[in-house]
Amino acid sequence: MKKGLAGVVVDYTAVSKVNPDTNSLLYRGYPVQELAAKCSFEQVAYLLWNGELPNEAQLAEFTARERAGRALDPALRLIIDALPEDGHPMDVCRTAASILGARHELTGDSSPEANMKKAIDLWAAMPAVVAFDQRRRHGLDLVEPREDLDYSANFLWMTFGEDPVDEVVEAFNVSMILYAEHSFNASTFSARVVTSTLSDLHSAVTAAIGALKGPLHGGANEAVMHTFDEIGIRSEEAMEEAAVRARAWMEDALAQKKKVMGFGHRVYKHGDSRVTTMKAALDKMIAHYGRHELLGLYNGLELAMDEAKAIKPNLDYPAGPTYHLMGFDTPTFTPIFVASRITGWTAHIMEQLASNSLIRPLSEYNGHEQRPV
Ligand SMILES: CC(=O)SCCNC(=O)CCNC(=O)[C@H](O)C(C)(C)COP(=O)(O)OP(=O)(O)OC[C@H]1O[C@@H](n2cnc3c(N)ncnc32)[C@H](O)[C@@H]1OP(=O)(O)O
Ligand SMILES: O=C([O-])CC(=O)C(=O)O
Repeated sequence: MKKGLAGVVVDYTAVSKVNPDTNSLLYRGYPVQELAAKCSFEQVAYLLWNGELPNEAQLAEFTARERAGRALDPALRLIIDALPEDGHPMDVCRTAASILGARHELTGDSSPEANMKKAIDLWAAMPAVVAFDQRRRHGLDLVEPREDLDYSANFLWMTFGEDPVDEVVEAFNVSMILYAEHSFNASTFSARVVTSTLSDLHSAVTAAIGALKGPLHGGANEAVMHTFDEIGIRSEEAMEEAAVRARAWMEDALAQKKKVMGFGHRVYKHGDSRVTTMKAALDKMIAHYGRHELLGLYNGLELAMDEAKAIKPNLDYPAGPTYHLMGFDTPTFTPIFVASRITGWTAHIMEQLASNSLIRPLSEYNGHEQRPV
């Protein structure tokens, strides 16, 4: 038996390759670091779905389709408005994916063409959901999308209602690319399990959102910020002092055998391939906003964890404080991950359908022996 399916290979995939030995991650053969440095999130989404990067004409057509699908569906808006403001934004995302599926013009059609359209439409629609939900929790109105902005810039625009600064857009774009895809992680695998029953794309994505919400998976980026808050963010504090307090917090947490979110990984045991790139984006945001005390907290926790257990940070660790600096509220962090990972999930859904076999493992029974009623 392999508890948690650790180390078990269950199928082929051509979407991405995670190699913990070389600490590399390839999307359709391209190193993710190179994609993050040279591409827009739109180019990467196209790559994940089509297997190749787009040429100029393909990219123009693709971005036009995405931009045409950005507005918040009025019927969905009414439903979001009816959800409690103190509920979790991941519940809003999950509900939105389900409603958008039920209302999609091609609902009931799971042909490759219909699924590609559904994937693009869902990806295009999600920033409006996430941005509107953050705004309504702060008593603010919906901001309409702008067709002159790319996906990342428009996401920031719809959240904050201000012209986004190029440096911030760049860091956000990097995070979207890094979060887009990671082989058979728990949420992607959930999507594939649902798809393997020949259920529909939106049902599979809804299940994936449920899996991503947990703190052992995508919910960790939110949990990282809770750790920072628990240690205490003091904006005027010197970096070194913040680091000392963070180290003490970590030593105490580990002495109590706590799991600290944002560290460790099921596949990478010597560090997550994406962290260096995301940390560079965080460093830029720390310099941009002049918040070096956050770097102190970041370094203090990382060093103390490394010394005590040699466990390295995962992508959620630098992503959490990056989103905090940009002005997202903490429960919005995992919904941002959703908007990005829709690309990877749906690429896997289409791949699963193209070569399907029902996913149904076995279990070892350890309950009562047979007994009479
Ligand atoms: C985008 C993503 O989804 S990345 C993952 C995000 N998740 C997190 O950050 C949650 C925190 N991390 C964890 O819980 C784990 O590292 C997981 C679930 C991600 C992977 O865990 P697994 O491969 O199952 O390893 P497992 O949980 O068995 O840990 C192995 C050992 O390392 C320890 N360990 C692993 N991660 C951590 C952590 N974050 N904090 C403290 N100890 C840890 C475990 O306590 C265990 O120690 P033990 O052998 O003394 O009992
Ligand atoms: O691969 C995993 O198990 C989790 C992860 O890092 C991701 O989904 O990005």
